Amino acid sequence: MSSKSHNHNHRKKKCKSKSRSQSVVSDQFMNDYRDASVTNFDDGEEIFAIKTSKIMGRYMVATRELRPGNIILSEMPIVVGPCTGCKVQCLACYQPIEESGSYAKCKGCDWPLCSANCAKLGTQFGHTKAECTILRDCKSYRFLDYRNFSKLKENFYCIVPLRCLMLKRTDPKSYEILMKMEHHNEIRKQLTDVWTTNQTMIVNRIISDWQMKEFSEDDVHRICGILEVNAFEIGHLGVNIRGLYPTAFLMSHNCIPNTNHNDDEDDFKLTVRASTSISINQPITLSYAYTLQSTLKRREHLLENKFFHCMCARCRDPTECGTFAGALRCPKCPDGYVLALEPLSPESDWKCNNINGCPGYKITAKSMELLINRISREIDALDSNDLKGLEAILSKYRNVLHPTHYLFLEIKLNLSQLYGKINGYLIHELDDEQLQRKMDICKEIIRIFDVIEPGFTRLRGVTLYELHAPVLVLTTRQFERQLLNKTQLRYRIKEVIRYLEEARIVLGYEPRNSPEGIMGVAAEDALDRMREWGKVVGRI
Ligand SMILES: C[S@@+](CC[C@H](N)C(=O)[O-])C[C@H]1O[C@@H](n2cnc3c(N)ncnc32)[C@H](O)[C@@H]1O
Repeated sequence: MSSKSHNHNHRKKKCKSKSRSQSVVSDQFMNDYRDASVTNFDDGEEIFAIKTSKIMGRYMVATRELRPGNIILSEMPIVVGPCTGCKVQCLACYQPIEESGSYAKCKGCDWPLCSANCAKLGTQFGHTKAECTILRDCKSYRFLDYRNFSKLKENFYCIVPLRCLMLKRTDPKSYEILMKMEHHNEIRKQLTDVWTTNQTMIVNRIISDWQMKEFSEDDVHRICGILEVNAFEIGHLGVNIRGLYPTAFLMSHNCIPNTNHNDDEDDFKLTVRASTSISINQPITLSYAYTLQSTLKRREHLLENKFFHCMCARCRDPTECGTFAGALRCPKCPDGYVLALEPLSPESDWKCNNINGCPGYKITAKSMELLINRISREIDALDSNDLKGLEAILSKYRNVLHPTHYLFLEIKLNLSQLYGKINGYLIHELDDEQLQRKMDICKEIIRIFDVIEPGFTRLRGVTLYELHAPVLVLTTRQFERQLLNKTQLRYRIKEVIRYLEEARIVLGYEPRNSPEGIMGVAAEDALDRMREWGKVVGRI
């Protein structure tokens, strides 16, 4: 499940003067926020209920009107730990460990630790005493080859499955919840690669190598399926781990989600908030797939990892709700875009949508795949900090991909943060054209986020923060050059304040030490300064 990865729209404010830049926030936001903050649900009444459908199994629906920002649930994990395929890491705090770096070995079980005094040693969601005893008693140290880190890391595949199995004895109630989770093993069994990898890396290691005979092969495979289908990606500051939660897993998937969630950096408590308004009986959803991808890619991910065919409104619409996130520009006419004829079919042909103005253009699914893969490889080969290289790709494919194609969105999201941040492009080093570029990119992507990740979301918060900076610097410069009168200046200050207010609130939901949380604090500071400036200007 993606945690980082989740309906109101922030309507555009109409511009009163041409010299004013178009705003991407509106009064709607503050109205929603005020509503959310007065409804803090401490009346003991239910916020959601669990329903069942033939297609989705259990899913969550709202039992009261929810506003953006409302907390839907907040809960501790059942289990946390390393992801499959992770690097060698501290078994207690999960910080990655380098072969050439310093590390320690646990005195009890010999497993790697960041240091002998890791603060998470002995804690519930770190390396517990019970786990240490089990790992020691089964002589797991025999398989820990510290001379070969690529072999050493394979041992970590078994840690979370083992922690789940241990619950049978240590916390039967949680074990019961866990065993009721969907595992899709009837499908997974047919996927020879996945099944065989799990058999060799996890099942055989736990049952044969570690001699834990009280567990059956079925139990272990079932836990593997449960983890794959239900675990959340969590962790902060270089720590990428996974966690199972007792209730949050019940949220169904939607490619346009209506919640946002984050996990606490100390205890991994997960908090789920409404990101949009949610009406009574409406499903409470998150996106299990990365939202900045095309329908084909999202559906492929959902089928391969969550074992269902997504049929949501975004997937069914060839334009992806007007975002054109998978569309090409038509090479045969100036105004057409090439869209899937049957968006739910990976075999579908793609055709220009300009019915009257185009002589006709069509390509097969295979050609489309080859083209997208070729461009993706070119993008992947670039350094993500290579601002010029990223701009060059945008320029090279500007007549091939729609401006908000997902490959471009990813680049533009990157550029929105690079302009103003990297050497040679620090915010005060940018010329007016570059500032304008940063502004335009931010506004373009925010308009797409409003559709695919609407409401109070990290992406929106981060991009609004990025947006405030060029508007502010341009305003200051234009004011110094006497290109703005007092009314225009006030308007611009108000605009910056609105970006910062929203960014502060949305990013304020994030853990304080996360990059987004730190940005939230910076937004708060900037907001204070802007308000001061606003007061001074008001007095001029
Ligand atoms: C994390 S579980 C959600 C809880 C699960 N429905 C249950 O009853 O335990 C994910 C599974 O729910 C089902 N599911 C979730 N969202 C769905 C959707 N939009 N369409 C179809 N199935 C969905 C799929 O079977 C998926 O593998």
